[in-house]
Amino acid sequence: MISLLALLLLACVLVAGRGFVWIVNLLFVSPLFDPLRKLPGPQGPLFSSHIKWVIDPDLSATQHEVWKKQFGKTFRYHGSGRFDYRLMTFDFRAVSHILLSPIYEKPRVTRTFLSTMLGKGVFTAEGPEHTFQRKIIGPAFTLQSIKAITPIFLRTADNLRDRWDEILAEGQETVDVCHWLSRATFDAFGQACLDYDFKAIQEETEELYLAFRRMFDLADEKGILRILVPFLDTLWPDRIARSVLESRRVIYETGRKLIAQKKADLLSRKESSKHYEDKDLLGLLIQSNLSNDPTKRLSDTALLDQISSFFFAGSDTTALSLTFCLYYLATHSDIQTRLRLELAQPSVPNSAQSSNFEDVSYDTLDSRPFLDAVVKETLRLAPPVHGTLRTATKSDLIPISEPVALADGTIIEHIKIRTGSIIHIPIEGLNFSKDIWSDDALEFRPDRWSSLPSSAQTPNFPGLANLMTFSFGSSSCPGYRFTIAEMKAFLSTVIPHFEFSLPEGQSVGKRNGLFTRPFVKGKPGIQLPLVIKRIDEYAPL
Ligand code: HEM
Repeated sequence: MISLLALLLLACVLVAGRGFVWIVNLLFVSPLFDPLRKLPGPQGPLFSSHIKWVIDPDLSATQHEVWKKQFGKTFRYHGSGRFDYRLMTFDFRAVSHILLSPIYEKPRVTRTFLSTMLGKGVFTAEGPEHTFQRKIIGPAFTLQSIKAITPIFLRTADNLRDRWDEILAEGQETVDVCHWLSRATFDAFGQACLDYDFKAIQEETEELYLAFRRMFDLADEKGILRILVPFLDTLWPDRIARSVLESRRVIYETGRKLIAQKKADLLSRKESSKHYEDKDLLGLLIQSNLSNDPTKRLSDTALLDQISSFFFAGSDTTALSLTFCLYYLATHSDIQTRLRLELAQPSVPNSAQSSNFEDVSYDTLDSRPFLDAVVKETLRLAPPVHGTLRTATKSDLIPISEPVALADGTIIEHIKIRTGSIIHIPIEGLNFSKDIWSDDALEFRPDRWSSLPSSAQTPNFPGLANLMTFSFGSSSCPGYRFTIAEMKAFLSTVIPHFEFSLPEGQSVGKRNGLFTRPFVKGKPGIQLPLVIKRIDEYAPL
């Protein structure tokens, strides 16, 4: 009996001892050998974290500029504490190296968190699996495919315009555009990618829509402890974890029916035409699901996980961009009027060869330079993804364009990084950088797009569509053309029809969860109420 007790005691001492050694190593020993330690950066006590300063949109813009002045374009900050050095860089040479090199992956904690919600899709895959998935979905995002779905965006925008007309006719003057645009982009996404109409603009009752909505709203509420320690959700599921599981059950059940229907449809169309090729997202995923080659085959579950990942990535992001766009137009009435005037002009499609309706509607939207400038300026000034993280899977030397002086005075021309270190790519910070965009970088000025400084043009600027908003490299956003076309379709439908302004005394801020969303200062929740007035002389495209 005594010996059993002694053994138990010994086990406890050993476990506690191991834990103690682990903590001492984490807090004191390991940081001593971290090459980032010597890099310039903000200081603080052992448990001081700078995370708030780098992710809160109300603070980050100013803080980034202060640190850049103090430490240069590449520096380190404290993640969870002084023991957790993170690299932040505004140097495109370093950013390009990190985003283009296979050494750097999304951190495991990010991938695990996303996979509890979305399953195993393109967001959580890395290496050859990721390359395989990107290859399957690629054809859904070519210019030709986006042209083919542009009429869907225009039709959905018409539905939203009609619905807002009804609301105004009932006497309502202020509309939460954030909520309505989220409903509308869900509808557009459902039809463009799944050939499925959620009818969310009409009413929010559809089962699959509600399941996605609930899941994404809850993801924003998830506490940091459960993100860092994901097995807590299995051991002791809280309200959020239970609700995510329930939503995923509905998505799988309803999604399976949708897939079965689309599969039958695809097979019968294939039988009638040897050359039949389905280029919409669900069609491409199903073709892979039906492949005879096991190395190219996606299982039913993997297919549903991909769909969840795309909904997550593509629906609310575009809604938020449109929301912020209406906000900027509401607060810059001169720009709103100019855009309306451009949209009232008869359009001259770019492409002389446009032969079908899809091409014409896309080319019409694309032939409006001020519309293009307004969309891009919004995407620059309000990127829904505030920043992204990468982790080094091997030690590496990151090239930089300007030498950096270490704390001991040594000048370095490469940043040494060890396995497991976290790198923060400040998407918003790069979009706001005065050295790239000039001194008025924080102003909404669409005219800058007609004469961009050379620092914002390729080859100096590597981001997709001349923005960091969609990132670049192997994990960059495949949906950037989709978003730009959808934003143009909505703006060209609602701007000629309605005038937008900010309600008296309302002040709007940005809040960061998974995405950057608007809120009204002093009021709870995510929202952007705007006063909408009908313009009776409607100028069609
Ligand atoms: C304003 C709209 C959007 C923004 C700002 C945006 C931004 C981004 C960014 C920054 C990434 C890279 C994330 C990282 O490297 O950590 C990304 C990835 C992704 N985006 Fe978008 N996105 C938008 C719209 C869309 C749309 C419309 C779709 C699909 C229809 C889409 C699908 C994806 C997917 C699947 C990925 C993952 C790519 C990968 O890991 O290989 N996004 N997006």
